Amino acid sequence: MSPLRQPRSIFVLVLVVAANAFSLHPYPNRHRTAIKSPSHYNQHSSLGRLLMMNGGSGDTKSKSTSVNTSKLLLPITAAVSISLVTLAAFTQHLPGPPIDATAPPPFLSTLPFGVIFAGSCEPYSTSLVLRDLGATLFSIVAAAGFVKSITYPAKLGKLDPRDARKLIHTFSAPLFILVWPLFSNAYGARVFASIVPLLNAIRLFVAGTGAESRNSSDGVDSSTTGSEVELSNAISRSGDAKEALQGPFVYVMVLLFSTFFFWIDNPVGVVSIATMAVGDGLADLIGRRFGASNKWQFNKSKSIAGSSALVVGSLLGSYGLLSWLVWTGTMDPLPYNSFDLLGRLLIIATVSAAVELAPVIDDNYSVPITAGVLSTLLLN
Ligand SMILES: Nc1ccn([C@@H]2O[C@H](COP(=O)(O)OP(=O)(O)OP(=O)(O)O)[C@@H](O)[C@H]2O)c(=O)n1
Ligand SMILES: C/C(=C\CO)CCC[C@H](C)CCC[C@H](C)CCCC(C)C
Repeated sequence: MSPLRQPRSIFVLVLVVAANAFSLHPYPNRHRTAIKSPSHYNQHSSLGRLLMMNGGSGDTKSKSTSVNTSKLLLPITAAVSISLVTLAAFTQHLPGPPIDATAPPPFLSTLPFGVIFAGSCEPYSTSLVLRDLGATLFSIVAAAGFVKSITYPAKLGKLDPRDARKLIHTFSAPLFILVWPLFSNAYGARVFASIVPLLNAIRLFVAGTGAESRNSSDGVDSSTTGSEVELSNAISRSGDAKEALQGPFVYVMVLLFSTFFFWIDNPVGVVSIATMAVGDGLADLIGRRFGASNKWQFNKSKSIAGSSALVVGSLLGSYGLLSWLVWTGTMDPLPYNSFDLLGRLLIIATVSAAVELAPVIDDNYSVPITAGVLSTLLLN
């Protein structure tokens, strides 16, 4: 692998993002308001879904045209991303496995501050490309299936929407890391894996901007009743679909960033993801159930039960996921014994829990950033 070729890997990802952004651009931001509460789901169980109300006033014909096109948005962007990355790997524009396993990842050489690092790689063989393509397709389907397994009971009124949101929050990122061993040891595998959060970011964009139609109750087009509508209902607290563009969007962007830049080369990504997903998710799920009587004095909306769940969830999530990656041979063992590692992870989890209590900072940013900075200091 010539060092000259390495920046092309970044170039390919930029192309993919640009292609996605281009195809998203034409859609208007049609706001919707959903009446949201568990009882609301029940009230409308005869319809079998939530009512969604369109704030826009466009005519039915233009809505139908937009809706029909928007149905294609996700498949088209998926096809473009997957094809481009696969083509890049086949044509050796993505790096294959390292020749010297101890060499720093060549991706570092593509960063402005990492010019001095340059790894050498074997070609990205056909079997490795097919393996990474298969792992990507499997992860995309598994992600859709997992999200559906939670949004569907929420839609039927069998699951509290707040719990639905937090269950997706707690489990989707760890499940994603659990499938990382399916990917090859090619350096370019991270680009394939990054497609999974990228497509979910687009899905949230579609859900949050209303690019996919509401259900048929508004008389638009019953064939367009969308999983994105179901998704935005399940993950928004207030019922405003635009909430998909807030916490959930940040969540998948953290996943995208960590996958692309840290992947299996650096535990920082795994620890940040586990703290954001398992820790912060359990803080809500446990805190709302067991925290009513033990609120913090200085922040009455958070509890000792919730913060304890964040510490325990982050600690066990980080340790469990790192152990899984090491055990499967996906990640190199860390240079610490279990006791030492648990001690370091405990510090990261405790400080992250303290930062989560800050009332002014959005925990979707503050928790993974804190965990990322601390694990850079303590685990490298
Ligand atoms: N340390 C914590 C964190 C959360 N909670 C519980 O979880 C609820 C939601 O907390 P939080 O995640 O901060 O709420 P939001 O920021 O609104 O939700 P999100 O993170 O999903 O945006 C709180 O009201 C509280 O009942 C808690 O008890 N202790
Ligand atoms: C509701 C969320 C956060 C709120 O704080 C998280 C939204 C998550 C996305 C809708 C789905 C993310 C899927 C993952 C990128 C991939 C999971 C793959 C796995 C194999 C199931």
